[in-house]
Amino acid sequence: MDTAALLATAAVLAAGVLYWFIWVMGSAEVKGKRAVDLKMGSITKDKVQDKYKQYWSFFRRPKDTVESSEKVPAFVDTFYNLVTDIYEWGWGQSFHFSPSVPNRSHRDATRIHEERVVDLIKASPGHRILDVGCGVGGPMRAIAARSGSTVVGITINEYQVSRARSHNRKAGLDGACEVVCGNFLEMSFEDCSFDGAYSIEATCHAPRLEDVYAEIYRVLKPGGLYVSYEWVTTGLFRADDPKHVETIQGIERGDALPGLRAQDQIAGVARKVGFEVVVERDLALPPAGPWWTRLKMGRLAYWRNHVLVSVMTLLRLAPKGVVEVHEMLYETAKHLTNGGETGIFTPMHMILCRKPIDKASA
Ligand SMILES: C=C(CC[C@@H](C)[C@H]1CC[C@H]2C3=CC[C@H]4[C@H](C)[C@@H](O)CC[C@]4(C)[C@H]3CC[C@]12C)C(C)C
Ligand SMILES: C[S@@+](CC[C@H](N)C(=O)[O-])C[C@H]1O[C@@H](n2cnc3c(N)ncnc32)[C@H](O)[C@@H]1O
Repeated sequence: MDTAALLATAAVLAAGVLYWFIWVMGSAEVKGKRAVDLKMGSITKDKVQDKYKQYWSFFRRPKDTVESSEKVPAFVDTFYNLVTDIYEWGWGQSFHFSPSVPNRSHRDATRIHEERVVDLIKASPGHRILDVGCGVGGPMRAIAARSGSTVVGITINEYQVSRARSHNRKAGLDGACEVVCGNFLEMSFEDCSFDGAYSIEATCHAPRLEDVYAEIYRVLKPGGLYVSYEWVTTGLFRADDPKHVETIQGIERGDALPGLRAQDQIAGVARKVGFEVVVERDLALPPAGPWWTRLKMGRLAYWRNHVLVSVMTLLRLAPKGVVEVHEMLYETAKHLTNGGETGIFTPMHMILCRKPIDKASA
């Protein structure tokens, strides 16, 4: 074979390998997103790196100041512009954890965790249900399909609204699922306009839990049920153990959290805004299977993804800054796994609340 033929063969082979690496290996484990589709939300290509730096600068501010509390929704919005595509690409359309279920896929475990909400809040055909912090709508579609209710989701991030609407249309569920862009700390919905409500791993972004719980209480009809899966530190967390503190701060920094709350504070907040607490339970406790195994099993895939985002950036197919965001998520995955293994953190402290029926009007 002469040199030209050799070079041509090598070029074809290289192109084939690149195609396989990017389009075949690079597709999401849950179909839909590919490495070539990483857009970084509504941030223009040239601003991704700046926005990432801006995101980190939030953690240099002193905690618990009114000024930083007010800035939280905008900072959370920036975070979701940076991570939404990577989440969809590497995790799927449901942005939450689930207890692992023996002999069942991650997809099944995710659906089981979401459908539990239907039973808890007794969502039924004809009901109007609120999804507080809906992401790109994975849970909303599962819950609407399972219950026959109409689900209205709210998210602070405009890009997620467009993704969620597009997924709803593709799933043929746009008649049952509605998505609005807004702040769950001051929602535009009428008082007493929902039969039920839920939030899955979303209210942890609120600087003051009472603010979002009070809003949910306001828009629920009397007698309506609300369930939340909360991110909290457990009773095993020791504030004087530097390793514990490092893990919890790592989780806060990598997940846009203004500060994790303790498990035993949640029910008090719910009661303070007027709810009756029906039941609360950490869904991560045995017999539930560990929620963090999916993160651990993904290590090889993370390496592949790192190579992919680096290649994409080199080829200018992905904006500068994506590699840093991916690196941040990789670090976060280690802190989350550590939080799960040590038991100092749970992303699924479940609290079920009821808005009391006003005795005067009953
Ligand atoms: C509820 C929240 C988000 C929870 C999870 C959906 C996400 C938390 C950490 C994320 C990830 C970490 C590692 C990424 C990996 C390096 C990359 O290659 C592919 C995507 C990841 C697996 C990514 C996926 C989503 C998470 C598991 C918070 C924000 C309140
Ligand atoms: C980790 S995601 C979970 C999404 C969804 N519940 C799921 O499980 O797929 C958190 C969601 O909360 C939303 N969120 C955070 N703060 C918000 C706020 N102040 N107002 C509205 N949505 C908010 C984010 O935009 C995001 O959609």
